[in-house]
Amino acid sequence: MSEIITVIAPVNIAVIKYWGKRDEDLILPLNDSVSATLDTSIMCAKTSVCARPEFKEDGIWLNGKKESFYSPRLQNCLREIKARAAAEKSVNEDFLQWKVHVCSENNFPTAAGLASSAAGYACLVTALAKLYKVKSDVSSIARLGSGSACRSVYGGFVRWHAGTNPDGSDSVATQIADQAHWPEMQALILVAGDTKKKTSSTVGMRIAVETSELLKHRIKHCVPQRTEEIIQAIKEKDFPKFAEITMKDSNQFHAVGLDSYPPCVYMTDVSHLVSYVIHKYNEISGSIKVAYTFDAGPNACLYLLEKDVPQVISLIKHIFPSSNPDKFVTGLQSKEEPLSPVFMSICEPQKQDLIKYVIHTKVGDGPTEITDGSHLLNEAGLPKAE
Ligand SMILES: Nc1ncnc2c1ncn2[C@@H]1O[C@H](COP(=O)(O)OP(=O)(O)OP(=O)(O)O)[C@@H](O)[C@H]1O
Ligand SMILES: C[C@@](O)(CCOP(=O)(O)OP(=O)(O)O)CC(=O)O
Repeated sequence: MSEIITVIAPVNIAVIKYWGKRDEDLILPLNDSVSATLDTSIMCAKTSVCARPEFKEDGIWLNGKKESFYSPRLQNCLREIKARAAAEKSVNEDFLQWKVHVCSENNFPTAAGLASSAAGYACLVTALAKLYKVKSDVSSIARLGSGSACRSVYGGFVRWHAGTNPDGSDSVATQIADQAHWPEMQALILVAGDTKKKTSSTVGMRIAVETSELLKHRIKHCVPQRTEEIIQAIKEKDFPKFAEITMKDSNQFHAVGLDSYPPCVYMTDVSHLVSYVIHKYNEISGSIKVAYTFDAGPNACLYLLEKDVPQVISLIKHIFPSSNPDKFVTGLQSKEEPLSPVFMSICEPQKQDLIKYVIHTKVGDGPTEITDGSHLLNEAGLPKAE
């Protein structure tokens, strides 16, 4: 009988976006990307795994529902972890034959553009690596689940190297700086919609690769320089530079969406209003204090320094009134401060609930094993909730 392993893993939000694959099966990207990993105490995936000789088949329960294990992405992750364990001779042959049970939960909406697949696959692969006692870097295995998941294998600021090898062996994530390097860096996720998106990232990028001229230009002439510059800005803790590159890269990624044929539109009027407000706020402040970035959905992720959070929360609350003001900001304890008239004049208050809620979080660590026994599987290896 094997023990139950439980791991929690973070989401990450890219500041240099991954958009476009050179190999769809191996999930190999056309460009490097850079992200910050966000604190697991606020948003995380939690996954328990175990392997037993009596299990008839591999099984996965996701957010309380049994799902099929026969998705190519899940199969690839499990197969590669086992292959690594066999190569490292970390467990015996019998153990590798046993079937596995996986139970996972996200403490935030799944498939809503909040990077659930990144946290989910990083969590699964880290838990399996611990189960099979794999010691080497598993970012290239998490990548097989969802590209952006490879960056959630590390904390702090992370780079995913596109790599050039056809087998993907050099398409791995590395840490640029750990979570303690820039402790003032925080994030506000403005949730404008948390329902499933119209075009998945996988399909959106396929259309972009097939049709967008701008994507070719971006990959060749923009991303390489931006990647070096933002890494430098992170190392030097140069917030204005970090923020400017972050916003430009998000804008270019969404421009690629529009340049795709048919176009992929992820930002909404609310997203564009957020971007307008942040530019005005920075202009009035006399320096860049906040960066926005948008993934394949309408939600904004604002990166900003801790000292500026109270004013920015007041600004968001002023422009985007909520019908449930007490529960509007979740996550870290946040203060507010009175908003001066000059900031109030940026934009009139909008109709209620255009922003549904805000998640206040910060840069955090990578995946961690949970040792307090709070597994999602019971002694029999079945979901506790069942
Ligand atoms: N905890 C988890 N464990 C395993 N797989 C997960 C987990 N959470 C999400 N997934 C997988 O990821 C899929 C959702 O990925 P999708 O890319 O559609 O959404 P997202 O990650 O929230 O959005 P985005 O990638 O645009 O930020 C789920 O359908 C599921 O297959
Ligand atoms: C816009 C993005 O969030 C795209 C993420 O795409 P996914 O990693 O979800 O795509 P697949 O590899 O097809 O699973 C940008 C980013 O995170 O870099």
